[in-house]
Amino acid sequence: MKFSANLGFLWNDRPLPEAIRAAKVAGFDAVECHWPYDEPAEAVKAALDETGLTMLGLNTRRGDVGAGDNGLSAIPGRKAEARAAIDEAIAYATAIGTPNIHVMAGFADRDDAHQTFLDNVTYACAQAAPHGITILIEPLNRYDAPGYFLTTTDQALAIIEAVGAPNLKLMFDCYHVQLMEGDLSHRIEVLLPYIGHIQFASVPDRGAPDHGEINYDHVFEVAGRLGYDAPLGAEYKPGGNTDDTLAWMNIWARDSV
Ligand SMILES: O=C(O)C(=O)[C@H](O)CO
Ligand SMILES: [Mg+2]
Repeated sequence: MKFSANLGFLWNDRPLPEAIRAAKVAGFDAVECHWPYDEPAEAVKAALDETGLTMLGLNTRRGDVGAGDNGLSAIPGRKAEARAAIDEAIAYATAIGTPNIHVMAGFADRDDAHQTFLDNVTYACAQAAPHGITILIEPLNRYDAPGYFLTTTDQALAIIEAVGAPNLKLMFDCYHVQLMEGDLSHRIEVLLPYIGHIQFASVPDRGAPDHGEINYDHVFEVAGRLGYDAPLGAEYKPGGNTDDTLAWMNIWARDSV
């Protein structure tokens, strides 16, 4: 299996270029991040070029985090901000060669949130397509993000089908899907044509994937058997020194599954 280090959580105690270098030393095949915007794109690009790693994905800015925002694209009345965040993400991704952008929906429960999200995701797909960028949407679980607009893979699938853009895919985060739906093997198989990226962490503590209620031996074997060969995103909270949490990489070392 190939693995991508999510630098939103792994080595997030250091500047992004240093985290990229640490991921390379640890043996990751790729990296991904959450919100890289405080770091000049040139410095990130230089670290990626130096290590030969690709930054597989980044997120749109969340909005006013201090006021509780966790994304903007499903919030009625904030279209201009949402689209500015999408434009910013596309510009940053283009500058560093990132192929995927996760458009964050935000907290919204009004009736018009669905149409707002459809409109903004449609906009994102149209703007991203000329750059060869795929837009990802990700259901988040109700415990960590209560009130988040997008919570299930069925809801995401309906949105993907309604938008109908070839560059719109599902971010399948095993951690969130397990908490909301379970049935991971079946869900991966059924949703495979729609999946743009897979992430993982233990459940329920969102730690390294070597403990908890998900058997990743099995989940990774299912993904591999179905022909999924892109790097799987390690998006877990190390709860200390990241380098001390990487024993799992030896368990599922390259080509061992
Ligand atoms: O929370 C997650 O699982 C994510 O992947 C988002 O990118 C960060 O909120
Ligand atoms: Mg995730």
